[in-house]
Amino acid sequence: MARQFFVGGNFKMNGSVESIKKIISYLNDAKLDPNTEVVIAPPALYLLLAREHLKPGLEIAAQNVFDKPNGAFTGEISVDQLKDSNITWTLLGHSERRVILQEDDAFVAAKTKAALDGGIGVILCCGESLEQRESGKTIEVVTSQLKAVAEKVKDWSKIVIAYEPIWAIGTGKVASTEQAQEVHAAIRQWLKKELGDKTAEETRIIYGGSVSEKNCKDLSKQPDIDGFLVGGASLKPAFVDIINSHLYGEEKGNSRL
Ligand SMILES: O=C(CO)COP(=O)(O)O
Repeated sequence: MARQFFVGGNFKMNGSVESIKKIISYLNDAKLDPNTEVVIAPPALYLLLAREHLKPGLEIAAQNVFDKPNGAFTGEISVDQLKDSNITWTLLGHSERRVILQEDDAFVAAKTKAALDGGIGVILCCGESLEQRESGKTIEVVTSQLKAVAEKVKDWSKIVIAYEPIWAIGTGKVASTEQAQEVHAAIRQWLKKELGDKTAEETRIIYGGSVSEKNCKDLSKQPDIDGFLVGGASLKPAFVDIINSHLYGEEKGNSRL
């Protein structure tokens, strides 16, 4: 069975009440591929606003969640609070948090487990730095990031893996289709070995890093690329073209128009 295409929009620390309402009304009115799962991740402050305005069927992700239940954790947001606000997904392990806020693999894994235990889906980000790529360590780095989660979580049915090479994020340097496909295929091989055939076949592996309306179509045709995690372009009308990119993915046998 074909995996459902998945496109996430990571707004990062961008937007205002006005601009987020505008993006949402653009999405609400756009003709979107009905077979693509669409999830937007506005900053925490705007999650409720987004849920109030975004039409049903389009989902919302937090950009982060804490691994502890409600309590004395200033500045954090709990899994229960996301559920209470009808937020069904969270990003975790984004490189900006791993690098700037020094979140390590164990913390990302603990948060992933907490989110899944509470019924929140996880867009689990992984990816290598330029230095790691140039020293041939890409697959090793990415699989060790995933392994930390696999040690705590056996059921990956509510995880979407986002492969985001750090050197391609916000740089305009998109990974080539071959580079992206190679890592996605290696992740799928790893899933097969560690978690079995079913998890390998069913887990969506999406690509992030300078995805645009120009490069998304070729990337979407790759057999192991099941969607995108979009940063900058998710704030622009181009996001709709990216959501619809898979309509052109005939080579995978998934053309639906
Ligand atoms: O980090 C990203 C999505 O999480 C990618 O960001 P850009 O699309 O702006 O490169």
